Amino acid sequence: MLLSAVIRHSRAVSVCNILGLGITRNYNLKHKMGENTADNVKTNGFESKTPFLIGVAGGTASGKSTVCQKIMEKLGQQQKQQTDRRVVCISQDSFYRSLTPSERLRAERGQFNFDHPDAFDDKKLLAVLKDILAGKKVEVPEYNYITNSISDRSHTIYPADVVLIEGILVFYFPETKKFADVIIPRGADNIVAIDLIVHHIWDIMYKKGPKIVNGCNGHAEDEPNERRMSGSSEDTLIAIDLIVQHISEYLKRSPDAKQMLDYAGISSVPGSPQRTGKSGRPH
Ligand SMILES: Nc1ncnc2c1ncn2[C@@H]1O[C@H](COP(=O)(O)OP(=O)(O)O)[C@@H](O)[C@H]1O
Ligand SMILES: O=c1ccn([C@@H]2O[C@H](COP(=O)(O)O)[C@@H](O)[C@H]2O)c(=O)[nH]1
Repeated sequence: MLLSAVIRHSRAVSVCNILGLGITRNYNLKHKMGENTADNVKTNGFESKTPFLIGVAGGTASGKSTVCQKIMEKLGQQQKQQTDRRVVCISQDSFYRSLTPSERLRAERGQFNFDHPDAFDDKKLLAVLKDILAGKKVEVPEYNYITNSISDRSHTIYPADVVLIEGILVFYFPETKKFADVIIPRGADNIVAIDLIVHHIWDIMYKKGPKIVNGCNGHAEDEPNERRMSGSSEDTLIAIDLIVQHISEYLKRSPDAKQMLDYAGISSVPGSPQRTGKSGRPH
């Protein structure tokens, strides 16, 4: 299937809500980052290491935060102190940049495009992601939607085994895109985001080879390895379960994992999880 066809296809499915999910592990993240790993500080009870990074992308109100929140809940992370969390979630929204006075005036008139990559401080986002992948404690900025500026406060994110990052353009920036492990588009209104996600699906499906692919309504007609995709709430739940299973499998290999899995009510993880799939913000 040609890329243009994929993009056309994505536009078609965008009307119907899509759920797409692809998981690939970036085994050599450290290598990719071109830097040494962490200081191995014991910050939250276990040695810091390169976390499993999961990008969750989709249009505004497509359910990104909800999916992350559910994953956090299912893994029993919501109730934990920040310092004890082994799965953490950050939002790309935290990396909106402070607007200049003239941009603010435009924003007040509804003439500023917050869905454009220029609205973000991509350098800061990349720096924070690099530190996270190096197993360091990081400070995530707090963005003020009223003043359209970064506030004085920030949120500390401690080294964790798994980091979820959700946002409309998580996969836009090439430097951040290559660290993405999962995409969960559902929702329709942001064509740019949808297209980026489809590019990402394309990469996973045809270049890297997927471990899990499950996506939009309809199917890749020209592709012999047809993969059906659907976008119902039920499928969202299936996707959440699969991600939880995948994370659980990953955590099971870490020390102290059993305690957390017991807490989350996940005592065993069946076979390979490699199949199917702003309310309260989790971050
Ligand atoms: N699968 C779903 N089915 C129906 N409504 C949903 C679903 N997922 C999320 N929502 C609702 O849609 C709204 C937007 O979800 P949210 O997770 O905040 O989206 P995002 O983080 O992508 O902006 C919320 O009111 C949320 O409760
Ligand atoms: O100052 C701002 C910054 C962003 N926005 C809008 O917020 C959404 C992001 O929402 P998600 O729920 O995280 O997808 C984005 O579409 C921006 O347009 C804003 O209104 N004001």
